[in-house]
Formats: sequence, C-alpha cells, structure tokens
Amino acid sequence: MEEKKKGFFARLKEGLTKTRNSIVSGIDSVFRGFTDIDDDFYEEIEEILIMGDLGVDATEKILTDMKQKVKELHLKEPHECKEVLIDSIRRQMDLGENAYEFEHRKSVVLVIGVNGVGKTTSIGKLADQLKAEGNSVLLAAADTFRAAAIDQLEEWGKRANVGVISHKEGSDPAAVIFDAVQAAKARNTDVLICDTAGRLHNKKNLMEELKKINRIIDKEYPEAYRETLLVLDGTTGQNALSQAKQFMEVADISGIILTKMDGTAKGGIAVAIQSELGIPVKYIGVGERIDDLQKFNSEQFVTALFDRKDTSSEQ
Ligand SMILES: Nc1nc2c(ncn2[C@@H]2O[C@H](COP(=O)(O)OP(=O)(O)OP(=O)(O)O)[C@@H](O)[C@H]2O)c(=O)[nH]1
Repeated sequence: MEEKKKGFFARLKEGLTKTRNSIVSGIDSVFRGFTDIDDDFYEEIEEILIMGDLGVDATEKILTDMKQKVKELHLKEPHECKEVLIDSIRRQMDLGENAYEFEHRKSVVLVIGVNGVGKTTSIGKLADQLKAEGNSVLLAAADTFRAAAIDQLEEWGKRANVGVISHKEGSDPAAVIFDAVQAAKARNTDVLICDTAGRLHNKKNLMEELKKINRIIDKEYPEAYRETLLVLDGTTGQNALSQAKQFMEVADISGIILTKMDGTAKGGIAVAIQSELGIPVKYIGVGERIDDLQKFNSEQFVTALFDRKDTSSEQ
C-alpha cells in the first residue's frame, strides 16, 4: 500500500517514467549537444517529439510557436530554449480547465471504445470514484455483443459495489439502455454509466446503434446531463489518434479516457489528442487497480513529463 500514500503528482510522474525517458532524455541531449540554434537543432527536436508520439500536426505547431518565441526573446543559446519548448507544448494542449459537470448533476455517461482498450475496467474505476465522492451510481451493460463483456461489467459492479442492469448476450443495446434509464430514475441514481459497443468495422451500424441509444435517453430522461467518453489505449500511440478520428465521425465525444498510461513510452499521445482533435483528455488510467484512474490536468501532465526531480520523497 506504499503506492497509495504517494500524492497525485508523484504517481503521475511515476506512470510517465517511460514517456519521460523517451522524450526528455533526447531533448536534454539536444539542448546540451548543440551550440547553435539552427535548422539541425530544430530538426532534432522535431524528430524526438514525433518519436514521442506527439503527432506530426502538434509537433509542427509546437515548433512554429517555439521558433517565434526564440526570435521574440532573442535567444542565442540552445539550452535557453528548454522552457520555451515546454511552454509551447503547454499552449498546444490548452483547452481550458476540464469540466466534470456530470459529477454534480443527474447524468448519463456513455462510454464507447473498441474491445481491449480498457473500457470495462475504466467504467469500474469511474464508478468507484464517483461513489467515493458521494454519488449513487448504476451501470448499464449495453455492449451486448459478447457475453464476456457483460460478465466483466457485472464483476466490476460488484467490486465498486454498484448495481448493473444487463440483458443476455446479443440482445438489443437500446433495450438495455431503456431499462437502465427507468431504473436510474426509479432509484434516484445520480450517475448512470453505460458501457456501449465499439465495433468500428461496421461504422454505419455503430452510428445507428448510438443514435438509437441517444434517442432513448433524450426521450426518456431529457433532464439528465449528458457526457460521452471515448476510451483509447495509450500504448497504441498514433493508432489511438486515428481511432479517435473515426469515432468522432459517429459520436459527439465530450472527453477521452486514455488508458494504460503507466509503463508506456507513448504518453505523448495526450498532446496529440488535445492539440489535433481539440477533445479534452478527462481521465488517464495508470494501472489495473480500482483506484488507478486519475483526472487529467494538462498543466500537471507537461510539468510531470519534464520534471527531473526524484519523486520518492514527494507526498
Ligand atoms: N496497466 C494498465 N492496464 C489496464 C489499464 N486499464 C485497463 N487495463 C487492462 O487492460 C485489459 C483490457 O481491459 P478491459 O477493461 O477488459 O478492456 P475492454 O475495452 O473493456 O475490453 P473488452 O472487455 O474485451 O471489451 C485488462 O487486462 C485491464 O486490466 C490501465 O490503465 N493500466
């Protein structure tokens, strides 16, 4: 339980160790190894950012911004540019403060994402977190495509000690949602979290399914606050970005849960998602335990990414 004692920032930093090592050590050697701020210097930085999964688009924006600042500030030495680079990354990620309105109102949270990204696990963690904050929570097993998905959600329901509304495998997801909404209203539930399907290979069906689900919620529970969270696997780097783009075509996504950020070198994908897609990362998964879901804060993320100080003594 040593882990639990550590503060949020220390745990965030620990989770980002591999990403930090891949980005920051490279960057540091560029700042030390170059004597001039020239094209080669910028090219090296560009390569490191792209290797760190920040994505081509965000990398370009960061470099343009950085070059402009270097000019404005009349910087001459490469080592003077580090803070400028960090600030540029911060600016590219800036989408304002994250809103978690659904924590404070009667709401329905739809969770979408393909199999294996950590959708069910994230729902379990989120349910536990919302409950700990004093909300009553109900889960809906509307990913009816596989029996295992329903069983797994029920398992997480037990762990988080919240109810689960489910039908049998292959049943109509919209019918599950209908029952779950009635149950949530009857039980005066604060947050209804719905596990929904994520079969991207049939985009038209997925779109129809989500439309139907949304129609039912709009009709049966119009007063509920709505949130749609897309779960992406952080270890898949640029694939996560293209998955997000595809999901954006079928759903109105209000936030991202980026999982498996512990132990990946591809954590830079959080920058790409916010900068390129403009969708806020609202949570990151940093382990398999029930309390391994953290609210995401870009400022702290960038600070943790570049912070070299030892975290072992931090609380
Ligand atoms: N290390 C780590 N593992 C995670 C995290 N989130 C989920 N996992 C693991 O990823 C695997 C897949 O998670 P699931 O929740 O089953 O994924 P899913 O998207 O619901 O997939 P299906 O149940 O197959 O639809 C499990 O072994 C989880 O324990 C995380 O933040 N960190």
